[in-house]
Amino acid sequence: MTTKKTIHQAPKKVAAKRSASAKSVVKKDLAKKLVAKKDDAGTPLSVVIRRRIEAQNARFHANDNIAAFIEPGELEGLIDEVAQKMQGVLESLVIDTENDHNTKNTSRRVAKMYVQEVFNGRYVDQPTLTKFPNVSRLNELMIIGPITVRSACSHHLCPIMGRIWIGVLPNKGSALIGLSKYSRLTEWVMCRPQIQEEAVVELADMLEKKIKPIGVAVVMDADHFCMQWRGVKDRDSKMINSVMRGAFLRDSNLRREFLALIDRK
Ligand SMILES: Nc1nc2c(ncn2[C@@H]2O[C@H](COP(=O)(O)OP(=O)(O)OP(=O)(O)O)[C@@H](O)[C@H]2O)c(=O)[nH]1
Repeated sequence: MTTKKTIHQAPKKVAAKRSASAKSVVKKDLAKKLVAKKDDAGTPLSVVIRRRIEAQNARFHANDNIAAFIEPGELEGLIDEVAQKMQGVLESLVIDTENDHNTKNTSRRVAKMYVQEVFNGRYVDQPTLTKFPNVSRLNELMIIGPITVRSACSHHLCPIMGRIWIGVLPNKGSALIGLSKYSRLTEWVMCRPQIQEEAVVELADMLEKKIKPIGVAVVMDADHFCMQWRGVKDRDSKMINSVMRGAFLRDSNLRREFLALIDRK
């Protein structure tokens, strides 16, 4: 009996001890957070977020997503900070934002545009991609596009406007994702300042990881406003990238079929 009791009670005791130690870890974490919050008082929110990123040795280039380091509700604070600094930029440009009715709220408009719209792919989590099993063992070429691309170059923060076509060759082990998810994923990757060459590679990497197809192809053509609106002012010049992976790289017939079927006109 005694032995039985001991046997039955031991795991409970261990579990209780574990739960107590887990609770103390949570408490310590909470205490650390509170201390961090106290220490952070008066520190710009961007610096607080940056410290969290640096503590994890993570990268925060213009084309990186940093959503994991942003706590709920902080994007509003980030907009306030950007708006304040944008106001400084307008003042340095010697624009009378007090009396010019058109630029009165420009700093906040621009801050919202950056954080909530055109660079939003840096600050929010990846869209959920519902995956379906390839029950019918589809092994035919799928083409999605043209998907509208709105991005910006990291050099001048000028718009990049273009289109993307995605080709996928699945096999029985591949996952299928809903058609809209190609557009959602593209938008999430593109809504960041970047260079076109890196953006298409990142998109191809993600599609490979999610779908595990035997081939993936991405073609993007885009206008760069940093070349049209300013700089060389070359209105008609575009950049076209083609990323071919797996079967698209090995099989020239498949590559030709994909390129022939996308209508780039
Ligand atoms: N490779 C690449 N270059 C880009 C992209 N978007 C913009 N650029 C170029 O980035 C370059 C930045 O060049 P810099 O010489 O540092 O800047 P700049 O003096 O303003 O250059 P100009 O545009 O020639 O007036 C420019 O040539 C842009 O055309 C892109 O997606 N990929």
